[in-house]
Amino acid sequence: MAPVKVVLLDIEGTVCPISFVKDVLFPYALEALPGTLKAKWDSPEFASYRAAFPGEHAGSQEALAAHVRDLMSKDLKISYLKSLQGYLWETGYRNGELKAPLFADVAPQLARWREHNGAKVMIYSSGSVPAQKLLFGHTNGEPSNILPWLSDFFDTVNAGPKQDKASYEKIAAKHQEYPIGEWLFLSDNVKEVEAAKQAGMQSYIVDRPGNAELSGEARKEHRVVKSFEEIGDL
Ligand SMILES: CSCCC(=O)C(=O)COP(=O)(O)O
Ligand SMILES: [Mg+2]
Repeated sequence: MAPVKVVLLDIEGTVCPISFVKDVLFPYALEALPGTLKAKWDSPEFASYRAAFPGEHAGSQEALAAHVRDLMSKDLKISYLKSLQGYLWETGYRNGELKAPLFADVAPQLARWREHNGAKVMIYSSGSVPAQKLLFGHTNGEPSNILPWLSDFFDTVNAGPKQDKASYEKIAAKHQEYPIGEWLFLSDNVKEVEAAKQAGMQSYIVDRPGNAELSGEARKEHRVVKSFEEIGDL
């Protein structure tokens, strides 16, 4: 196995519980939605979010809100929805109502990988890059803002779908100083792990409390860790 020079991290189910996204972030976005649409509908600041929605859903505030509710009830990872969610969460993070509960091993291990092992840490999530930056800028740890520890951010807009091999190739190609075999991708999602491996990355499944049950086949096929501490030094 080649040494690991870049750790690429998924977010939901890997660095923080799925319940934070489903039970805290999503309800916050749905609550903020009608007021935000009313206040910002015609503002230049909101224009790009509205324009990104398909025309048939962007004609009125009611149509857009109904579409957002429908997509979120199905937890669809569509770029224009993820981008709007980030916009809706911004006030909550900035006023202290939202704080990302990172699993206890995450921040200490990221610090160790960076400072002791000289590795870069990067993020690849279905959540938009602005939403990722809000989350890592407002965690429940000390320091709360760990953005300075992160070297790059990828989402479905700048990299592509997380279950596509080509997305991992694209991410690695942006940092050609690190051969793809020296990347380690950590995710709760088996299909994402498989895509990363097909691209040539090393990749493990992260099995956190509250994640979907892993099949016996997935456990046989891939390394599964419950905590970043299990990975230890790179
Ligand atoms: C960083 S935004 C909050 C999480 C989110 O909306 C999401 O879709 C996370 O998906 P992931 O790819 O990190 O499992
Ligand atoms: Mg995930």
